[in-house]
Amino acid sequence: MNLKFFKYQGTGNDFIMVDNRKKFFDTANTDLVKFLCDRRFGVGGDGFILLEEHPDYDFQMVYFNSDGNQSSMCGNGGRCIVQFASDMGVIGSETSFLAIDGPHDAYIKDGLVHLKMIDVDAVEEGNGFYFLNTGSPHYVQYVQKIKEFAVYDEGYKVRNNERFRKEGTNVNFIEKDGDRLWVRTYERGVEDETYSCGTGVTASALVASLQGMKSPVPVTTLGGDLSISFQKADKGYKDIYLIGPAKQVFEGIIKI
Ligand SMILES: N[C@@H](CCC[C@H](N)C(=O)O)C(=O)O
Repeated sequence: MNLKFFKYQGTGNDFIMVDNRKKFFDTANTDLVKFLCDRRFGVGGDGFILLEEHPDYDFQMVYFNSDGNQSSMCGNGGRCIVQFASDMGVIGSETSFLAIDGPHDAYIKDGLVHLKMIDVDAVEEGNGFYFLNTGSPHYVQYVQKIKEFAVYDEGYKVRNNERFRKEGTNVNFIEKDGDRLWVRTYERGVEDETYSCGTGVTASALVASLQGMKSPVPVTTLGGDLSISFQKADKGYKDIYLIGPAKQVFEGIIKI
């Protein structure tokens, strides 16, 4: 069978996108998703995303990590599917769609996708780290000399330690750089550092706000710049937006 796909990237976090409104794709086929995400034998991507119909929303996002498994929310993938839906004419420049963590509002303005994230009620403060859920679980730790930091080695250790081994976590290392925040992320389900992680950047900006960074927090990742705006709520944070570019890279057909 020939599978028509589109490839998108959001600050270098890259995704294979498939229009599954006709429900032809077998979501239980882990091996197929893993093959498609393989950078040598398949198309290549940090994740795989299906756009599906939903009776109450403009569309539904179904997200898989590159290991082939469905996972929790992907912020950059969310921005990319909004751009994909707009490119396909499914939506205009505004939308409300459903993802695994619930409904998301989003809009495209001046070439940037603004994606509303779930409210964050709590930020756990551990011994030298923070832990919070922005749609996906995120460990956040301040480091020095982030550009030279061993993100894979240190991220692997945290992700596989006794606390996180079973459920897994994404692991973010952050450093303040003037007015900006640098963020590098080891991603669960990719099991490697990616160029950017939207839910991770969001978690990192909220942690940085605890040390006084004000909304909107400008963030730099290996794959480019993002911005996170938010408001403090009685408990935690609300009106959180992840803002940045999302681009179609190419479209193609792969034999499966
Ligand atoms: N790249 C993502 C995060 C995707 C989910 C993550 N790998 C997990 O399993 O938690 C993002 O942009 O948020």
